[in-house]
Amino acid sequence: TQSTRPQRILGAVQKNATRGDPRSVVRAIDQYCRNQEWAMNVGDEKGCILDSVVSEVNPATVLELGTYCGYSTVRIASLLPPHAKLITLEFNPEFAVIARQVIAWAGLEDKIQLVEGASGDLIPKMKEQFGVETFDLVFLDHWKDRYLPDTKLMEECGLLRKGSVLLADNVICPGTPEYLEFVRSSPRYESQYFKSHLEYTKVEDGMEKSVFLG
Ligand SMILES: Cc1ncnc2c1ncn2[C@@H]1O[C@H](/C=C/CNC(=O)c2cc(-c3ccc(F)cc3)cc(O)c2O)[C@@H](O)[C@H]1O
Ligand SMILES: [Mg+2]
Repeated sequence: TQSTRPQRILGAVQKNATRGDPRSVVRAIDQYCRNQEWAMNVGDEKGCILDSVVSEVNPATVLELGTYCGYSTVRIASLLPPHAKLITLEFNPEFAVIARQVIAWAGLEDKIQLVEGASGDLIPKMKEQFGVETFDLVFLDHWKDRYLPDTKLMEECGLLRKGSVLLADNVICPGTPEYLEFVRSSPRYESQYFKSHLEYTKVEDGMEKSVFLG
């Protein structure tokens, strides 16, 4: 039977990356997706912007919306301080199965909690079910039309504090026009655009970093 793209990405990790070495997992996925078949990971170029924001924020609590195969999950978690926690939400069970194995190969199970379900359903349960107060950093990389509703939902649920940082992938390609308009015009956010390229291509894309002002 035919394998799926996520299964082939996992195969590339198991073949080319060293168990317990998160950066080798990141490198193996980037090499596979650049040389064999494209996939919607944030990738190596935008990944460097992600790394710099994670290092600057040095978050104790991170929320990722949209796990896919776990590339950015592993990339972020590899930079977190010892007791920091990353919660990642994924509603496709097939992708979740692959991501759990990628996370395990990287040896980051203790830092990462992958929760299966839709962000709109899970965000309201964050405090009671996962013991989260607020998130220091949120990485948005799921369905592009969910960025804005989920941001409003996080505000309503008191999951953002003064200084919480939202980092959004794909604000140009595929694009998130409503979200971009909101965070750039709202007095409650201080936004900054990081120009880059769509993963593994020369197409323009970028990430928007928005600090919640409370
Ligand atoms: C509400 C909800 N709750 C939970 N999980 C959710 C969820 N909504 C989606 N998910 C999950 O997250 C991932 C989906 C990511 C969507 N990302 C993109 O569509 C994407 C597309 C491109 C792209 C660019 C140019 C092209 F020509 C083609 C594709 C690049 C990207 O970087 C993308 O991120 C996927 O794993 C999905 O199951
Ligand atoms: Mg993306």
